[in-house]
Amino acid sequence: RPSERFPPGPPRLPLLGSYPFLLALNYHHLHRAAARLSQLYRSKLVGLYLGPLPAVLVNDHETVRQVLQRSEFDGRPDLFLARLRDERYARRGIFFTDGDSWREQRKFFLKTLHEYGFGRRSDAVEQDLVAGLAELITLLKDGPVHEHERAVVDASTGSALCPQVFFALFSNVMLRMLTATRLEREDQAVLYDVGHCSLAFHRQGDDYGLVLSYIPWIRHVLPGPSRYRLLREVNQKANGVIRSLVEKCEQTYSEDDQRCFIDAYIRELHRTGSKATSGSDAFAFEYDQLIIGCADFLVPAFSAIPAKLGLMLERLVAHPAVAEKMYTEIEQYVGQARFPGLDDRTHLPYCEAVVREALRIDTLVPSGIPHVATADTELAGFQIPKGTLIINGLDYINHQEDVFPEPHTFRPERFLSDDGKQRLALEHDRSVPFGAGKRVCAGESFARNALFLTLTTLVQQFTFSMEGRTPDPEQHLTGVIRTAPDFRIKFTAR
Ligand code: HEM
Repeated sequence: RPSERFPPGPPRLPLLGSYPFLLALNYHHLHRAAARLSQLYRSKLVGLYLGPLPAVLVNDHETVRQVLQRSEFDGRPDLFLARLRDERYARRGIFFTDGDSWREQRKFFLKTLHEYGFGRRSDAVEQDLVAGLAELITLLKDGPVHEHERAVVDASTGSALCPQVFFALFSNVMLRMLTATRLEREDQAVLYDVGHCSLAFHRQGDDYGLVLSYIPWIRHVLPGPSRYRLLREVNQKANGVIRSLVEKCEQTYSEDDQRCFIDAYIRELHRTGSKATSGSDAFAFEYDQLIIGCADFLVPAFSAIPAKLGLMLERLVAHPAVAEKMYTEIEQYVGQARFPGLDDRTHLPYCEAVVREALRIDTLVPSGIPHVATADTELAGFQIPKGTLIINGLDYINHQEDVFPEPHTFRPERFLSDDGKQRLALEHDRSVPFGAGKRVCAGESFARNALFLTLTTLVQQFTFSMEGRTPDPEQHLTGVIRTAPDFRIKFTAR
């Protein structure tokens, strides 16, 4: 044990630590293996080793909330899965870095993106989303026109491949903020290409960073089975596209006309003495950081929101009465003459409750993104040495029975007031789909707004049925995020 009062857990084997026990308990879903270990050791906290690193799995609502709020748990482990995203295998970006570099870069990214509408109520961003939705509806109603559209929408049946059909919708909005450019339908092939890469990264990684993160040299021996080859390839492809976007901005850059986020970062590069990379883990403003930082915001827009939307549609197919109740509410307040907008949100409490319940029940990031203790400390009566990985069981706590009665039942009403007035009762929503505290998801508001607008607009316009299989949460895939296996959904115009 790394300390005297370390949480109980399975033994440690050479090289892989306790990883084989997790894989043996549930090879495909490590968060479920973690839940099983909590049961076996009768402890909310389980202590083990991932490769050479001590780790604690936290399966308790109250304790996870503490972890997320306490600054000594704000660190991130140094995972090879994160390093392989960078050309030179450096730790870059926001997701997987920590310390002063992470603080400085997260602040700059969020503050500057905010100016272009990210993370707040912004008419420009809402208009972009609505424009994308109008395109999507035309594509679904009138059929595909371009080759990349034909790959996701079947012209004869009108059914669409999910989540791929949403690859262009949110990424295009992010693209406008990052580069001041929005791509028209005929030019969107590149968005579908990068979408496939992002989804592959999210599906092929695993909750804890893969064995590859703990014994990185395995890539030299088993580049295929360790998933190194594929993950490296998809990241290089996505980074190549981001690099070309940055180059385009550089070619037309003017100090006096800051059109977008990348312009603002280029100005900062000039101000601080423009480096390609410092080659060190304590970095500041540099070109390579711009690339991976942009990837941190584009990749979730490409695949996390589409994946979540796929899971939501799957739930609505399984619960047609919920979709009909949403439709009635939309019909009463918005009608058919216009799309729902963000101003309607307070008047559509049932729709908002559906979004919240869907975020809870199919927790998108089942084990969160690992944190690390940056000092020796205590948690729930256990000793946690500096450097210990902390894995927050977000899926576990979003199904904790004493917090969410009948946790596996899809029941949006749990987030409405008990007085029968159909009022949203935010105090009932104790779910944690986006994390919390200083490490809270940087895209939470953007994702919540985008999901609300998309889901309500789709319900207003279509009814849904699934082709070829029935919705089954048991078949979900767990990678870095949860996804439903690809499925075809038929959108029938109302
Ligand atoms: C439904 C969609 C999404 C869900 C459920 C989600 C959830 C999460 C979670 C659980 C974390 C880890 C929090 C932690 O470390 O404790 C995270 C981190 C993050 N998310 Fe999201 N996310 C979503 C969409 C997005 C989008 C659209 C963006 C950007 C456009 C984004 C950007 C980020 C970033 C940059 C971080 C790292 C924050 C940091 O480490 O400082 N996410 N997200």
